[in-house]
Amino acid sequence: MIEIDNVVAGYTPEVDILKGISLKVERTEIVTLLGPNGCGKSTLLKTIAGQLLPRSGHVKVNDQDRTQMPIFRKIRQCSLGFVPQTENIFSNLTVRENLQVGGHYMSTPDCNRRMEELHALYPVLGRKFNAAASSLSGGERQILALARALMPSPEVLLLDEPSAGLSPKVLQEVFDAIVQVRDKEKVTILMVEQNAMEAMRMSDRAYILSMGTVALTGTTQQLMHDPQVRELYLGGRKA
Ligand SMILES: Nc1ncnc2c1ncn2[C@@H]1O[C@H](COP(=O)(O)OP(=O)(O)OP(=O)(O)O)[C@@H](O)[C@H]1O
Repeated sequence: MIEIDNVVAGYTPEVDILKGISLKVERTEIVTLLGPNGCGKSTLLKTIAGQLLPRSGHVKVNDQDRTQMPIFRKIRQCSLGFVPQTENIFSNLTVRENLQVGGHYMSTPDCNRRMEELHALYPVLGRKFNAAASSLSGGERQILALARALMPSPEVLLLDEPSAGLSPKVLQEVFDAIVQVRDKEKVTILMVEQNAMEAMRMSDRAYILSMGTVALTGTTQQLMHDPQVRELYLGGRKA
């Protein structure tokens, strides 16, 4: 579970990028953050992950106040996984080595067991276990990035644009992989997406941000059928 209360954050002392954002993601929900370029979606994920510490407000993960906990402690202590938008795999390592990096706090037997579980969840990883990550397709790379974050079995996962640069068919495969991990491993997921309609279809709820604040929120069914949302954020597309 993630709970954000009135969070203000920014990169320089003069400018607030997040201007008092509150949101909640219940256990095992998939919630998507949408909104125009530069409205603060990635900044919000970084603030929850602890890469950027808030100036004020509260960040709770699994009912514990973790507002001032930096990312390296949060990943280890709070059962939280974070897949950033870029540089989310090590291209010069193999698939196996990438997964081992994700499991570097684990004992070798636990790490090996977890890699086998993830092969069962995502067979492509088993098939390409000893291949260089640089040889993977765009969709396979995103699945590897997801699996790397899943190595320590986090309860909460933050995903920044998992479909970036993917074709519609591959995008659907990556979204299916995300739904699968929620269904099979009961992970709570907060995700930033640009492919708004496709992301809404696989999410339970969404928050639409505008200039560092929450402009709209609701179930994806409500939002997809709202004429104003369709016009402003979904390019006029039908649900
Ligand atoms: N490291 C940084 N240092 C300074 N400003 C930054 C930094 N990262 C982002 N910003 C600024 O913060 C604002 C919000 O950026 P952010 O990446 O959170 O937006 P976004 O909604 O995720 O956009 P996009 O959809 O384009 O990825 C932008 O004005 C951006 O220029």
